[in-house]
Amino acid sequence: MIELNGIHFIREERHILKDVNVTVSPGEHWVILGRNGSGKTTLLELITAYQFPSKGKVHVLGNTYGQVDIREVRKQIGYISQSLFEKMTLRDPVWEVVATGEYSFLRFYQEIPEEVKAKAISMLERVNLAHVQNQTLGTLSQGERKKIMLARALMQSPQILIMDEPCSGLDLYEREKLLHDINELQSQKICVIYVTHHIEEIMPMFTHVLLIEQGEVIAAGPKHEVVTPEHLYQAFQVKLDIDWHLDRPWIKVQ
Ligand SMILES: Nc1ncnc2c1ncn2[C@@H]1O[C@H](COP(=O)(O)OP(=O)(O)OP(=O)(O)O)[C@@H](O)[C@H]1O
Repeated sequence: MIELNGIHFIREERHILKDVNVTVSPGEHWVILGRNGSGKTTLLELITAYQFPSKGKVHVLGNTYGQVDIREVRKQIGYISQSLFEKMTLRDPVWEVVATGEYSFLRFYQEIPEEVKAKAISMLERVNLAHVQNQTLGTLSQGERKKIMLARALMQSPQILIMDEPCSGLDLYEREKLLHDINELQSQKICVIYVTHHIEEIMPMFTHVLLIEQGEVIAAGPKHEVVTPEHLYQAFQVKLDIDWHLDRPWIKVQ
């Protein structure tokens, strides 16, 4: 699905990513975990071709970046991030915000086909938010807004869904509800890449973890092999114990 080979990313004399190698195979769902500024978002931007490596090759869905029309590949990638949300118009009705996902538009300036509206409402039903379809985006809670972005990203039935810290700013209740919805994605044919710095957000659906610190991969592979006190100490410089409960890791700081 995704292959990063010998990736280096250098900007303004800063070596932001150093020799990153990772292969994401079909059926896997990955969490990218690391401290602030470790290079997580940069990795996502390389996968979505919003940035290009200084050295190395990026292959996504059988395409090699630099040799393909990026716009065609991007149609198969859903991307949820705070910066995308900030481009949405708060006074637009919720169903319309979701419907724009069909074409990757930010807003509609023409009539929206009935079937696209119906599809948007069915996406809202999937995240249990059909009842807010006629409210404006600005009237929703933070948790509801994040779910709207999830529904919007699913409009195009992407093969890869990338989420950059989707739970940031949510209270415990809202976070758990959103994580529940994300975990439900495991029943679909979609590869999820999830960026966070919160270890307990590694939900049961996630099979693999990539741990990064200062642009270097500390460990990458099956989650139980990567999420260990030793690796987390290398990444976060905090001594901790890990309890796996219902296939989810919970940390206790020593
Ligand atoms: N174009 C650029 N020019 C210079 N520095 C950059 C550029 N892009 C990213 N950086 C730097 O690279 C580092 C990694 O940034 P990145 O946004 O990937 O980190 P992150 O792990 O996503 O952090 P956070 O968890 O805080 O969002 C940061 O120190 C950032 O300032």
